[in-house]
Amino acid sequence: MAKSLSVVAVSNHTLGHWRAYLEMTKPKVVALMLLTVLVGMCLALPGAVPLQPLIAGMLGIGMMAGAAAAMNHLIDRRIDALMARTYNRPLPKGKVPVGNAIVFAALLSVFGFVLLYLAVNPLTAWLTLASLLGYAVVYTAYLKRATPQNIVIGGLAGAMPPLLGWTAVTNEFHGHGLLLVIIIFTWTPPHFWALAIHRRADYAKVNIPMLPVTHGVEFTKTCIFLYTLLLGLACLLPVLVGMSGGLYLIGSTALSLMFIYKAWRLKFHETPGMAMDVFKFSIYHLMLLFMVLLLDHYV
Ligand code: HEM
Ligand SMILES: CC(C)=CCC/C(C)=C/CC/C(C)=C/COP(=O)(O)OP(=O)(O)O
Repeated sequence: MAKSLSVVAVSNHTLGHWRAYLEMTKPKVVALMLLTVLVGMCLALPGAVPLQPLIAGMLGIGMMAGAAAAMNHLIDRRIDALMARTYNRPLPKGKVPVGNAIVFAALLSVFGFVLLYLAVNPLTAWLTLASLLGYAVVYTAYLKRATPQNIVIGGLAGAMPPLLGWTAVTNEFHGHGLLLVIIIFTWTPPHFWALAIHRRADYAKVNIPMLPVTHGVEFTKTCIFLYTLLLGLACLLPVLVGMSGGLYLIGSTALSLMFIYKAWRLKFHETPGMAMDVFKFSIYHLMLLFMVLLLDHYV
């Protein structure tokens, strides 16, 4: 009896560790990124996506994005320990030793890179490495602490996945792949600043110059609203260049109008909890937008 109880305790312990490592890879963020990778792959070709770049590409890009997220946890562990939203993360809580986290992030990035280089193509491997460095080094280690435009510039790294999917199956750049990057790039500021309004006290406490801290909540709400307008225009680009059709036009216009409406309400008729409502909606917006792109491509 005592032996079986200790086996249960050991397996719970191991499971807990697995969960902590998984948490460092920001699995939900990476999952949405992988959806955009898949859409990039599907839209790049008229027919079916070949299996090898599909599987190796998703795995390799997923591993490198997860590694970038783990590096973000490592670099930010001291400020994360002080913020209400993040104090419970594996590193500040001591669930994962710093040395293990370094090895974990290094292994994930090396395996991901080698997989992409050998089983997909060098172009995708190098572009994914540039995105990893853009997020982990340029954004996290520098921009985040340097300027309120941190997430606008740093957002480019997070916006890259559809282009990575595109190059994984074609081995070349294409303007249409870039349009998908532009969409995520203009989506990022309303996505993040809505959360930053809600969590501004956290950022002020650790001296991170997020827009609501440096320029105030009203200015941030105006920027969110303007970016939703810009995003609405960006979402029309696939139709204007003939990449997507009527189904996409209807779906994306409905999503854009809802986002603009919510940002308008946040600016001019705010009720309690509305900033978080805009943040949560942004995630559904991007997910549905990319699903509609896919549906439109095949229908
Ligand atoms: C520089 C760009 C970005 C910044 C600064 C940013 C920031 C954030 C933050 C602070 C959170 C809250 C996480 C939490 O609750 O602990 C979050 C959540 C999320 N973000 Fe972003 N984000 C960015 C780009 C992206 C991109 C490109 C995607 C997907 C394509 C994405 C997808 C998500 C998802 C799915 C969540 C919810 C995660 C969860 O519930 O665990 N984000 N983001
Ligand atoms: C290879 C590749 C595609 C790389 C992209 C990597 C990646 C996971 C980007 C996610 C963007 C993101 C969640 C930023 C939040 O960081 P934050 O530090 O502002 O937020 P936090 O306080 O929640 O950590």
